[in-house]
Amino acid sequence: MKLQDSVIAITGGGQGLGRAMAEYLAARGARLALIDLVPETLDEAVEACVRAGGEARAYLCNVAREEEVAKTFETIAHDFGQLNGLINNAGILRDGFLIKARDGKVERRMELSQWQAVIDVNLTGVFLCAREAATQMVQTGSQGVIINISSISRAGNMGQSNYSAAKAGVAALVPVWAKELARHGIRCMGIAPGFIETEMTASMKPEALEKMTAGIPLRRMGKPEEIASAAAFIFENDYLSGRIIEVDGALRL
Ligand SMILES: NC(=O)C1=CN([C@@H]2O[C@H](COP(=O)(O)OP(=O)(O)OC[C@H]3O[C@@H](n4cnc5c(N)ncnc54)[C@H](O)[C@@H]3O)[C@@H](O)[C@H]2O)C=CC1
Ligand SMILES: CC(C)c1ccc(C(=O)O)c(O)c1O
Repeated sequence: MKLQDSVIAITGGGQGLGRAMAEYLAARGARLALIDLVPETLDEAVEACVRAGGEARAYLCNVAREEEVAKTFETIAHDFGQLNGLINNAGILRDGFLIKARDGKVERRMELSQWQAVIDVNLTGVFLCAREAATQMVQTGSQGVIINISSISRAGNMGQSNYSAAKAGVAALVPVWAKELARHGIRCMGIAPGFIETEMTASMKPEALEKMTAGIPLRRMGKPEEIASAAAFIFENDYLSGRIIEVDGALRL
């Protein structure tokens, strides 16, 4: 698929990796539909895409809400007349241990609400957006690509029952959708990032950063553009489907 003039929706497009992917793809001629909860960052991301030389529109939507997602993808298809890509990127963290106990006494447990919040956004949100995007791709006669952003945590990371389960789930959906949607000209791929530089890591103390990077074989965190270039590679290579690309500096949790 050529990026030039392709219409690509990115969830969580207002900041972080979503915005980095949006700017990278905009600079290569893609037309972006940016989906997020936060109007301010969404508008800034749209402006950044336009500065990068592309076209972009903002869509306020909670990916965990079925009706909002359906409406958003209908509007995107109406506004652009086609849909060629979805990057399922929106995600949240609500870390905590399953239980914390000392001297035989359970002091803390992961709350059901803590579990459910992450499953709702990181797993159900991915399902809802993929279903609505695939519907619009078929109905507008568009060839398309769906990319699920998983994580190195899908292998099972301590303190992340909710997040690891969701990220393993979205990785498992990649071959399912690749097989089911191939007949409609839709490919599906995943990207599993390791630790990536973000605003959050930029504000960390140097000692904490050093400790974090010491365990990474390449001895540094990834850059958002390195995730964006993996996404561009997926869009442009028409024989890629059903697989996860790991962009993690060789780290295994
Ligand atoms: N930053 C990292 O090191 C890594 C990130 N990831 C994954 O990459 C993705 C992006 O991560 P970051 O850019 O670091 O996160 P971030 O927190 O900087 O950005 C996430 C964006 O998603 C939006 N969002 C959250 N809930 C939403 C909802 N219900 N509906 C619509 N938008 C929503 C937020 O408003 C925000 O703009 C996530 O799926 C994350 O799990 C995976 C591995 C490593
Ligand atoms: C534990 C993994 C590498 C990780 C780290 C940080 C974030 C984040 O800030 O969003 C993630 O989403 C992760 O998957």
